[in-house]
Amino acid sequence: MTTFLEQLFVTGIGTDVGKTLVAAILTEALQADYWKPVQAGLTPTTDTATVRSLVTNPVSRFHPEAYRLVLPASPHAAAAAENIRIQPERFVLPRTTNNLIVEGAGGLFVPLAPGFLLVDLLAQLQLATVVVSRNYLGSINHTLLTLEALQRRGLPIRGLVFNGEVTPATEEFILEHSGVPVMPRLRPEAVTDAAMVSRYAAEFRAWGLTPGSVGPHPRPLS
Ligand SMILES: Nc1ncnc2c1ncn2[C@@H]1O[C@H](COP(=O)(O)OP(=O)(O)OP(=O)(O)O)[C@@H](O)[C@H]1O
Ligand SMILES: C[C@H](N)[C@H](N)CCCCCC(=O)O
Ligand SMILES: [Mg+2]
Repeated sequence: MTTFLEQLFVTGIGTDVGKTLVAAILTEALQADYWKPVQAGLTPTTDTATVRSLVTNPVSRFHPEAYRLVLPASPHAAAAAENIRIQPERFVLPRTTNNLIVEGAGGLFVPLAPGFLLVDLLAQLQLATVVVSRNYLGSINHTLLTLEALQRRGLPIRGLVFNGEVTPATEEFILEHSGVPVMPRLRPEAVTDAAMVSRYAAEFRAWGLTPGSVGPHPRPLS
């Protein structure tokens, strides 16, 4: 048994599904660093600023985005609007010896540059994924498509996080069909603040995500 770093890429079944909230919870649970490689939309705030405001441990560091794009749109379009061409080689993991949470933009097939989707960035970075599935009518299909896209590419899935009202028929089908591990769920919260993040972080630590994780490495490393 050895200790290992948890370096995880938070993706989801689309935009606005709760990736930033889950990323904040994971960052707090693991006392991890946080990195958002591509931020599209700078006002009223950025995901990095949101996570920073929700995390209270003294260890986490927040790494600068590789691209900060003004337009709250698909990154390829937001970049084009500023005559910027997103270059895959500029995506290099921040140098850290800490656990690390990386947050994507939108879902897996969001375009970053011609011929380069978010899932290609994920493959390039070689991180295990956490997939956020927000509950809405249509989320079964979006979740299974997302999980299959990861599985077909051999990209390891650390866990699936359901976000929203508990819907057993939806969740049981997704878990049975995909066979992926399930992490603690998020319920609809009236207030999303640092105290809420801290409560959920304790649940994720109890699940097995701890700052000094010990055990066989959770993902195959070549
Ligand atoms: N369980 C929940 N309870 C209450 N509010 C939630 C919950 N999950 C997400 N939200 C809210 O929904 C909104 C969208 O969530 P979030 O910003 O985390 O989405 P995202 O997937 O990170 O989107 P993006 O693709 O822009 O990064 C936010 O205002 C967030 O606070
Ligand atoms: C601006 C938004 N909040 C995200 N950062 C980017 C979402 C891109 C979605 C593109 C799409 O799937 O159509
Ligand atoms: Mg986000």
